[in-house]
Amino acid sequence: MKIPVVDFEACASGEKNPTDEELVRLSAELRAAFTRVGFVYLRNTCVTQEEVDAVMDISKKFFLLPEEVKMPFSRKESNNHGWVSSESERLNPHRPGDLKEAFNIASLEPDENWPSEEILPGFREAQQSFFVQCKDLSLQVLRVMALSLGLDADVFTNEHKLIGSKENGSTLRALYYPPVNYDTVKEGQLRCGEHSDYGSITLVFQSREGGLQVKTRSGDFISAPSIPGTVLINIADLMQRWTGDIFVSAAHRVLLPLPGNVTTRQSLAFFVQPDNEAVIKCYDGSDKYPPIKAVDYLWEHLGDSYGLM
Ligand SMILES: O=C(O)CCC(=O)C(=O)O
Ligand SMILES: [Fe+2]
Repeated sequence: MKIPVVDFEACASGEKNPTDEELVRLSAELRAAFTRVGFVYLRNTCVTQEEVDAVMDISKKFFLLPEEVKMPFSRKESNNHGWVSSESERLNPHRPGDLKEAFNIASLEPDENWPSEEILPGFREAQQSFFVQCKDLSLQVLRVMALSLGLDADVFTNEHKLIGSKENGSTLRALYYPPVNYDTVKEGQLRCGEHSDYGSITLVFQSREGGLQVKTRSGDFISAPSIPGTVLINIADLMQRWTGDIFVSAAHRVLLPLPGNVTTRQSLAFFVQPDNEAVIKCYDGSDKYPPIKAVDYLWEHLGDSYGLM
């Protein structure tokens, strides 16, 4: 089984609306991918590879700064924004801390704590403008997803009106996986433990090394390589609940590189979350899952992964 690659150009041009025919094709392709594997690569979206490379470059500059320079920007539990040091998060709570660092952009509001222009010129501007690009793409994808289920196009976007504000938990994360020191690796430790994401959908951009693996419905892990010029999009838990399990929120992970392989790895992930107060229940009226408020689901799981519960 492979993750399908779908051409999104018809919806991404911004100038002309897609024809009915294009929408029918695209929604059928998205539905098939999200039903079978829960992951899809989209090519020809509004996000270019040049932008992705530029944001990865400036993110790496941040991660390579000395610890004491990064420390004042540490993530705060109260708002989820900021730097996360290696091993302080475990996406699989049954494993030791993940061997990765992250910088979370939790909102576009002016009071978030950012490295100044003196520390890292252009960092804030690059992250914020990439956040907006990812938001625009997410809303386009959510519309096609609704159509693919025979729903009004705005059924999902109506519950994602506040992305970028503090009333919505959508978060852009720059991730950096440093070279692995096998002398100090703990038993069972990974670059990123197997987990599913918490929100509605996630956009992922990987550096050329790839390394992400996705669990299929039959229980095997398949590789999700980096395909330049594409974005990888996956279904997350709240969307699986919303669709009564039609779309699958598949587990995924990043293993350690083989001993002796000292390469680094990077990714950018945009976690799309419904508005905090949105109550997510099965769209077809079934009671497969009890209704849950988006913000409650998010914080329960953030608590697990940062070991607060
Ligand atoms: O680094 C990646 O490719 C994916 C990371 C991931 O799955 C996550 O942070 O939820
Ligand atoms: Fe993930």
